[in-house]
Amino acid sequence: MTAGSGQVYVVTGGCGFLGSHLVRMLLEHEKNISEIRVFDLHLDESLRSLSNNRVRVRLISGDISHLDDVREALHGSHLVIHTASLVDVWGRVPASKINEVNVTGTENVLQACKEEGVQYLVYTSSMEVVGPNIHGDHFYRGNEETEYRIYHKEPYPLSKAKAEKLVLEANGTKMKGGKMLYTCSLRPTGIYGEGHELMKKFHRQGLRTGRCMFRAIPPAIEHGRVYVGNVAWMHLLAARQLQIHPSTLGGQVYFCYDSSPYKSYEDFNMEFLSACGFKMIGSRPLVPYFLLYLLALLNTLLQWVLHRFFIYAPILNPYTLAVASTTFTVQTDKAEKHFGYRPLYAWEEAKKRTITWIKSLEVREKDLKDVGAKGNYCCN
Ligand SMILES: NC(=O)c1ccc[n+]([C@@H]2O[C@H](COP(=O)([O-])OP(=O)(O)OC[C@H]3O[C@@H](n4cnc5c(N)ncnc54)[C@H](O)[C@@H]3O)[C@@H](O)[C@H]2O)c1
Ligand SMILES: CC(C)[C@@H](O)CC[C@@H](C)[C@H]1CC[C@H]2[C@@H]3[C@H](O)C=C4C[C@@H](O)CC[C@]4(C)[C@H]3CC[C@]12C
Repeated sequence: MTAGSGQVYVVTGGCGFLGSHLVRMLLEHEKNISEIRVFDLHLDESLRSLSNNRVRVRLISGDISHLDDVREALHGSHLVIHTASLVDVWGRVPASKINEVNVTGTENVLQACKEEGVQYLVYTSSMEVVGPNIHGDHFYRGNEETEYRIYHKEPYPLSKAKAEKLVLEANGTKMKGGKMLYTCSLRPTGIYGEGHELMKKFHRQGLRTGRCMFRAIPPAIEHGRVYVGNVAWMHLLAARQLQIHPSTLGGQVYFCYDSSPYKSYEDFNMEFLSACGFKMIGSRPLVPYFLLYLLALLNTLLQWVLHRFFIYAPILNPYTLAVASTTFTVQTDKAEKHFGYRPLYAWEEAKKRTITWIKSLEVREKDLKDVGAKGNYCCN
């Protein structure tokens, strides 16, 4: 296939953790495309060099909350994978901003699809549109049909739930020229893998405490995790099959899953960190839950007191503690049944890739330290 004869895909948020893996996945495994438009507020120029003689990677700087930017990016495209989102459960950005990006941004993508005649939209939703709720109701190896007391108060899960509802309601919308808009929504659980910002934070924290991690959550609390490469693979397959079987996938939601083991959030992270010399202190939480909750409340108070001077957004707050302390795991094969999804990466491969990446962080940290030390020496 010569460049230019294939389809044009748009990946919103394509420079992000998931988005950048998705761009690479499309380049490697999707033969029907000639251009990938990477639409993002913060461009990663390194993606531009991924272009090859078959597929052009075109970086487009824009704000998803500005309809004109989105309309321009979608003009002439065939399909959109919409991953752009403000992922914040730490109070880094105001609720209004989260809503503007995650909900209004999604409205803009839908509006631009209808105006530009883009027929296919795959939305990156989240497990959080379901839960866990802050009442501590466990979701134990549930699936897309499992009944659950959904209760959202926090801006992020609220925004993802609203956006997903808009996407699903838009499925079947008639467009100009008699074309129809087809949409589906993918719900990853906690994504891990190369480039995961939160893992970087845990790693840095652990380095500061002599590679010791201190258990805060009971090991019996399972938290669903899925490898970023498999999430990207599922998006690619959903995009491909939505075009072939729109009546099957249109208007459907799919949890993203693979063979990653069911473990507590902390023990799962230790699958990688222990290979880098880290150890978990405590076979059960080192402090009682009420003390953790008081600490979380203190963090919220400090965030409020300091917000005029700088953004204080520690990992632990009442919401993240509630989420971490509530089992949320999925067990489903809906994506396999509907569009033949099977994980591209087995657990051992996903684990190996993630460990290799974390070890590369250590090399980088050491190099930075060495440069710092030399720098200090030169300045003396
Ligand atoms: N990370 C997870 O564990 C996880 C789990 C479930 C679902 N998700 C979903 O996956 C998607 C990607 O998440 P991620 O972890 O890669 O986050 P990320 O922050 O790494 O990527 C999000 C991207 O969106 C871009 N973006 C933000 N605001 C924008 C705006 N106004 N206009 C254009 N682009 C904008 C960012 O620059 C970034 O590149 C999100 O929709 C998120 O809700 C993530
Ligand atoms: C400090 C300890 C209590 C530590 O164990 C806290 C972990 C906590 C920060 C994470 C536990 C579960 C995570 C969330 C989950 O993986 C799913 C998510 C959905 C996704 O769309 C966005 C990220 C997140 C909300 C994720 C955030 C970190 C946790 C709350």
